[in-house]
Amino acid sequence: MAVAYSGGRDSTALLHATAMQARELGLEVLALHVHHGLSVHADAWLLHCEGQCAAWVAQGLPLRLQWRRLTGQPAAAESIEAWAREGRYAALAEMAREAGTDLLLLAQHRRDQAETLLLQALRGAGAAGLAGMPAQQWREGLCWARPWVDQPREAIEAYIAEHALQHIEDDSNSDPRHARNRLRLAVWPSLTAAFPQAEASLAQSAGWAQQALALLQEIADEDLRALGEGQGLDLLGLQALSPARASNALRAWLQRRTGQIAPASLIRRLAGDEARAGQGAWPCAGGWLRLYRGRLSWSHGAAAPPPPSQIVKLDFAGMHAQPDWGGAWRVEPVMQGGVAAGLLQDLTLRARQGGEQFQRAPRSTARSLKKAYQEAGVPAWQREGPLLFAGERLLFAAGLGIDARMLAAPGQAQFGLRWLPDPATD
Ligand SMILES: Nc1ncnc2c1ncn2[C@@H]1O[C@H](COP(=O)(O)OP(=O)(O)OP(=O)(O)O)[C@@H](O)[C@H]1O
Repeated sequence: MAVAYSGGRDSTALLHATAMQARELGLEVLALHVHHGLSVHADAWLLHCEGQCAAWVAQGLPLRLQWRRLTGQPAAAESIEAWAREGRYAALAEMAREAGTDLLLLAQHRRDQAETLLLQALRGAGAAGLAGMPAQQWREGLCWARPWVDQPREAIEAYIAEHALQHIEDDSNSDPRHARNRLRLAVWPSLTAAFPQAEASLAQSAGWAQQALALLQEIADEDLRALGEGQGLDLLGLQALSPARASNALRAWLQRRTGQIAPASLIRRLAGDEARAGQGAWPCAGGWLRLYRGRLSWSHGAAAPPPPSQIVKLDFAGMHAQPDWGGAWRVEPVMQGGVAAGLLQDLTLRARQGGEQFQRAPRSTARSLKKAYQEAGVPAWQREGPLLFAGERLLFAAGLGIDARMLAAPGQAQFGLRWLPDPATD
């Protein structure tokens, strides 16, 4: 088993207590320290941990210290604390795995739990945030356990005093830029003066929220199974659920697919009316969420989806830029082979979805757009251009031109229409 050992008061007490127990049981404890490379004191902290562990070993405690230094630095938009936390958890997991242990103890206690709940509530968190830190949690084959999460902080202080243990004081714990420190320094003393039971009560609330969260996950599992999660999520089926249940299922689905918590605004859009059209695309968690034929899927990566459908008006001559498609329309009066001006007033522009029909010549028959492209020998990259619809009828397909069924009669006032994928060179 391993203990995450910062050298601070709490993990010093936990490491000592664990090693004392391990000695009784004939086990060895691995102390894991992460050097974040952030504080000017970080080298001194590592030295302290090494010295402390060596002293305990000399006293006959069965332990061994391993440490790792984080490399790299936070991305421009990332907070230092979030970067350090993620790096720390990754380094701890890696060291534990390398040592062949699947149990890692963390030293958070009941006050930490109460603070976490308050901080989450102040950020407007839902059940997942209000549940605080679980007493134990399996992640990727490793059990992260917080054996003291129900213990008051005073019990740890008493343990430190009883065994006269030395520990470091992290100077960043008094930096008021961190929300947790502001809470500890400015709010906690008056809160507990007015409500002496605050720590216990808040920790108890976190416990209830954990139970509520477990229930929400069970309901999401059930709903997602029914909505055919594997083949893309059936959005209409989802919208038929009660609003709370739909949003719960959607949040769970997005988190499982993307590994991230989805923003509330996205949940509202997807669970609400905006997504009823049956198609659309939204950037999400470094990839794209696509709604196609009523099913929602998420794919990783930056491949841009086609722009959403829109209304365009092409009933006068000239170049009409279409920047979201990277091209332009050229509209010009012609004697034949054009479209009646009236039809160009109110067009819907959208990407291919599959299933469209297209007729290439007046005396041929309409067939699938895919076949029409094949027959005309249009290369694949030219098939990705926009389609224009007059109502439900396909009027124009990039790479092919005007659908023969939409051509104006000779002699009628009409406009020729061309799609220029790269107008600058045309
Ligand atoms: N640099 C580190 N190396 C190894 N483990 C760490 C490190 N920092 C934190 N931990 C682990 O994560 C737990 C929570 O970290 P946090 O910084 O919130 O704790 P803390 O209240 O300052 O605890 P401590 O008094 O042990 O530093 C610690 O109790 C410890 O088990």
